[in-house]
Amino acid sequence: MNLSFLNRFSERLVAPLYSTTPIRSQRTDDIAIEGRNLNFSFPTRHVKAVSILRDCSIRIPSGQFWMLLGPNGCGKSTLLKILAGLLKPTSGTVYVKGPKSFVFQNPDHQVVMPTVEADVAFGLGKFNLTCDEVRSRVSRPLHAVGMSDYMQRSVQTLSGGQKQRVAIAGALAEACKVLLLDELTTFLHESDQKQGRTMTWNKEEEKTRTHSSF
Ligand SMILES: Nc1ncnc2c1ncn2[C@@H]1O[C@H](COP(=O)(O)OP(=O)(O)OP(=O)(O)O)[C@@H](O)[C@H]1O
Repeated sequence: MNLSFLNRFSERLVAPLYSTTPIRSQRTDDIAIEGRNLNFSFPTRHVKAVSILRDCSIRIPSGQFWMLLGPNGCGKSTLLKILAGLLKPTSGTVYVKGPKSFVFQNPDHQVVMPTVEADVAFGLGKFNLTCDEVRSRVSRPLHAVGMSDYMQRSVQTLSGGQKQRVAIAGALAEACKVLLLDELTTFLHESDQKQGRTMTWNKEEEKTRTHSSF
């Protein structure tokens, strides 16, 4: 994979709209993602292995929004899945700051519970939270992705873009430090992609700050 495809969005796109504090300055040693000399191949019926990633290295500091661009089949999803821990590289090392969340290209692979509210709450089962805490952890990300009015809706009745928003809300509810989004452009409308809303959780203030908008 040619990493010249890797572009960082301009700071302007991730400037906070509602943040009460300025974006903290970036320390070069505060790394969110680091992959070194990653190789990945798939075994096939005809040849022993087809190489997808060859000696691929990537380093992304915390607090930034990056996009992987490249032609179909060049290995973007494969690299994301390796970073998410869903695939094991054939060789190389990976570090991703946790907790991390991954949103699949197809939200049908991720949105599994009967209602929107239950789906966003699904990942919170691993935390020891009270009912009130769960309610609050569910409602804030749903508000951030513009889906507050759909809490009781059956997920089967949602459009592809709405399901994608619910999947993103579920990832945000888990207060992830790194959010890996595969093909955010598949279902979301162009204007929604451009105004992507990201949320950060401030443990000390017990507050969610919203940066830009979905
Ligand atoms: N399970 C698999 N077995 C064999 N080959 C696979 C498998 N999954 C992906 N590939 C191949 O690996 C290559 C990279 O796939 P990947 O999904 O990472 O590409 P991509 O850059 O995300 O493509 P797109 O932009 O079309 O989503 C492709 O040639 C694909 O056919």
